[in-house]
This record gives sequence, structure tokens and C-alpha cells, in this order.
Amino acid sequence: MAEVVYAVADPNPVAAGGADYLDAHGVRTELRPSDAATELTHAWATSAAAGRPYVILKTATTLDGRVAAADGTSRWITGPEARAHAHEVRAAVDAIAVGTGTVAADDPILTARRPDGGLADHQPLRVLVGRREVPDDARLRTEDGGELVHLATHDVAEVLAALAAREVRTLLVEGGPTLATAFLDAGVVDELHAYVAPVLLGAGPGAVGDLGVTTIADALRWRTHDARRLGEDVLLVARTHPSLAHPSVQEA
Ligand SMILES: NC(=O)C1=CN([C@@H]2O[C@H](COP(=O)(O)OP(=O)(O)OC[C@H]3O[C@@H](n4cnc5c(N)ncnc54)[C@H](OP(=O)(O)O)[C@@H]3O)[C@@H](O)[C@H]2O)C=CC1
Ligand SMILES: Nc1c(N[C@@H]2O[C@H](COP(=O)(O)O)[C@@H](O)[C@H]2O)[nH]c(=O)[nH]c1=O
Repeated sequence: MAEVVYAVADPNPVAAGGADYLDAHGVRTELRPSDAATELTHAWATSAAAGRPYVILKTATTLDGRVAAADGTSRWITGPEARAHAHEVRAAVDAIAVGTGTVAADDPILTARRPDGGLADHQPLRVLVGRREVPDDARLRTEDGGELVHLATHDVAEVLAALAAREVRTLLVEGGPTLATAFLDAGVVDELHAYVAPVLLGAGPGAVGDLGVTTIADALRWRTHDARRLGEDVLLVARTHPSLAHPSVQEA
């Protein structure tokens, strides 16, 4: 082998240095950056550099930003195409997290399912965050799927450390609003998946709670990475950007 051309340098200190090693042993190396390769490795590279899972926050909201009606019911706000897409995302991540409030309200299964209801080949870990116990008959317990990990804490850093120790690289936080707010407050959300349905409720909980923002200059802002129509609904994928980061991240 005379030459190796690579598209992305490895940000993981444990694995870095391959090009130098090859150069030192007579193999020419060339870094030829490619947008496609950078995108392919984005979540993994961000996770490796941050030393924690890459966090995607998913919300399924009405046009007026609500995730449930006033009585707590939320099935379903988005339609089948948007929900099928959300299941594809579940099948691509290492873990899904919800808070105990969502388990109490929705009794979710948290598996990655195909449109015919069958289980996808890859099932993410099912992570429950909060101090309440999960009832024995909760579907998280009774239905087949990924392993259930209950983290009885409110500390987001503790959650991320516990999951990193299990080699979780990508974490999908599916709510509810209390857990979503805690992750945003901690400044660790890398990507937003906002599914928006042309539905109005006029009352009911919003996607996130108080973020301590009292004036528009302090708003948490994101960059639109992708936007697409899914049936009657729209998916906005947004990412953080260093210049737009939450103050707690900028200070770090
Ligand atoms: N449309 C959508 O996208 C979604 C809608 N929903 C809806 O949201 C509603 C539930 O909302 P919510 O109760 O906020 O649900 P959460 O899933 O966010 O659960 C909140 C609970 O999680 C625990 N918890 C975990 N981490 C923290 C933390 N850092 N700070 C505080 N508490 C923490 C607490 O319980 P403990 O006492 O056990 O510690 C808290 O009461 C339901 O109506 C559900 O249908 C939920 C998910 C998605
Ligand atoms: N209401 C709502 C969502 N809600 C989320 O989906 C979970 C249910 O998962 P499962 O039991 O596995 O089907 C629920 O607890 C909540 O986290 N998702 C969406 O794509 N669209 C919706 O309208």
C-alpha cells in the first residue's frame, strides 16, 4: 500500500494519530475533506470530542407549541408519516430517554417499530429518568424491546456519564417537557427534531418549560439543518452552532 486518502480526521484521542503512523512507515497520507463524510460522522465525532453521547431532542408539537392537551393526552399530535420517521430515528440511535412523567401519562413502549408494527432490527436502550418507580405492568417492562435502564436522578450530567459508560454515542430524548427543559438548561442538546403538526389546542403543556430566558436577546437559537414535509406535518432539524450556543456552553 503506497497511499491512504482519508476524508475525516479522528477526534477520539484514543484512536487518533493513524496518519502520522502511516507517514512514519513510508505510506503517503492525504486528508481530502468531504461534506458527505463529515455529515456521516457528525454525531459520532461530536460525541467523541465532547466525551458524552450526542443528544437529539425530539418534540411532537401542535402549531401553538403544545405537546399534550390540558388533560395530558397526546396521542397522537403528529400523523403516521411523521411517526414512522421518528421510528427510523429510534432505530438509528443507541438509546431513547423519557422522564417518569411521560411513563405515567403515556405508558410508552419506546421500541423502534416498522410501519407494520414489527420490531426494527436494532433496538435502542430504553432509558427512564426520574425517582419514581416504574410499575410492574408498564409496557416498558412487559413489551419486548431494548434493555430498560432506570436512572433515578434529576442530574443530566449523571445521566450522560452513565450512558457514556455503556458506550452510548447517540441519545434521543423524547420528553416530556420537564426532561427536555433539564437537557436544554444543561446546554447539552446538539440537535433538535421538531415535528410540527397543523393542529391547534389553545391549552396544554408546551414543549419546554422555563429556560430562564426573560428577554429576546437571550433566546436559545439554532441553525436549521434540514426541513421536510412528512404527510400533513413538518420536521425541522436544527443544530447548535458555536456562535449561537447557550451561555452555559459558551462559558465552558
Ligand atoms: N408530544 C410529545 O412530543 C410528548 C408529549 N409528552 C407529554 O408530556 C406530558 C408529561 O410531561 P412531564 O411530566 O414534564 O414529563 P417528563 O417525562 O419530563 O417527566 C417529568 C418527571 O421526570 C422526573 N425528572 C427527571 N429528570 C428531571 C429533572 N432534571 N428535573 C425535574 N424532574 C426530573 C421527575 O419525576 P420524579 O419525581 O420521578 O423524579 C419529573 O416529575 C404528558 O402529557 C405526555 O403525554 C411527553 C413526551 C413527548
Ligand atoms: N405524542 C406524540 C409522540 N409522543 C412520544 O412518543 C411516545 C410513545 O412511544 P411508543 O409507546 O413507543 O409509541 C410518548 O411517550 C412520547 O414520548 N411522538 C410522536 O412522534 N408524535 C406524537 O404525536
